[in-house]
Amino acid sequence: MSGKLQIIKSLGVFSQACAKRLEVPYCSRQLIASRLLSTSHIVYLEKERAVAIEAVERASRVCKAVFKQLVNEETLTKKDKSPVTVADFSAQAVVNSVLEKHFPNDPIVGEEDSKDLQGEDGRVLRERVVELVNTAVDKPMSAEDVLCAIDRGQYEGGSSGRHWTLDPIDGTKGFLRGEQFAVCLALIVDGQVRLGVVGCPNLPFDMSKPEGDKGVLAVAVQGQGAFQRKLNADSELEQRIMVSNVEDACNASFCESVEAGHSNHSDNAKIAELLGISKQSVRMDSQCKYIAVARGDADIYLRLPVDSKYVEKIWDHAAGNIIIHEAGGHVTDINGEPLDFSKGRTLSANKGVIAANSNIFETVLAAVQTTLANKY
Ligand SMILES: Nc1ncnc2c1ncn2[C@@H]1O[C@H](COP(=O)(O)OS(=O)(=O)O)[C@@H](OP(=O)(O)O)[C@H]1O
Ligand SMILES: [Mg+2]
Repeated sequence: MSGKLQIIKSLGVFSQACAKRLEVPYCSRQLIASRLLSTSHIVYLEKERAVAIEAVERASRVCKAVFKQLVNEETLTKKDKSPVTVADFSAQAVVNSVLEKHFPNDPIVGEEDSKDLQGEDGRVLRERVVELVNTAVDKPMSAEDVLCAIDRGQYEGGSSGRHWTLDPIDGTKGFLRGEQFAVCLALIVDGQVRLGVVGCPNLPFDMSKPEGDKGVLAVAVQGQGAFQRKLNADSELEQRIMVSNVEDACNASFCESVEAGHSNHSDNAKIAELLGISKQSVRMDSQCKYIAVARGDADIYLRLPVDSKYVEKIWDHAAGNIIIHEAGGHVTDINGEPLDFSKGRTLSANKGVIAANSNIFETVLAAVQTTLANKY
């Protein structure tokens, strides 16, 4: 089949799939199709999108089950790190085994490895993880299968070929507090993020109704826009999400990490002052911050370095990064450079993260640079 014919066939399938899923008018689908045709890099990824959603939904269910059980047992305390460990390992095993089933040749850069589950020392934790994983997969998995699945996440990443990156529980502190956390999965091809899925089990679906339904799944494929749907719901209906259209930075709201050890709160406050922002910052754990900006709940995300040594991990940013871009926003580091996902497991070419809608991005970047002036 010629390249052109292949593209046209793909777009036909794309339109049908989109029509069912997105409920967008035909003219909008034509617009999306013409946008794809006009780019030299055709990105389709329909199967990858569906598989990534399935994997994130299964892992999110596991995390919620762990949290519920521990709250019921009243064993969850702030100092007790074990629940998050069990959920972390189990979620990574579940996502990696779903990916292996559909894309056996794709390597994975995952946050966890199976070291702590090995041998007699790891027996109790291992048994708990194996039991949990088997509640979420179709085919029974032995302890060995589970450890193997977790260790599929040891890939070193890089600039060529395709690989996935997974944070099985991003915002572990938020998870422990019963607040925001996220299961984050992205596909990177030749160093570029092409697909991102973020499951946010505790995020209100509609921020104007904070007590309403909770559980959001945000998804974006390069060139196809960003969408949200209800996490683990019967309906697969998706809504397009867009960043806010705030034009004056002084009217913006910004979000930042809850943990001052992950993002410099005092520098953030100075930048807010410089921009004339009077709204209180929204503190939120995990890549839910990217989703908040992508759907216009907040206008700016600042993650300023706390020290010169910390290097950000790709799994903490890949999925959120593409979702913001596809929602019409911008993401760079504090030097205005795009996040570079081609360097391996870390963002070694970058320092810090800034995300905002396109109207105010340059103003925010200038304020960041004035405030940090050669600090990093
Ligand atoms: N020093 C430092 N600087 C920047 N980032 C760091 C630092 N230390 C850790 N981490 C990473 O922060 C991830 C969680 O980020 P959050 O923005 O969600 O922070 S928080 O949940 O509010 O604490 C967290 O991800 P998880 O471990 O998956 O929770 C870490 O990878
Ligand atoms: Mg993380």
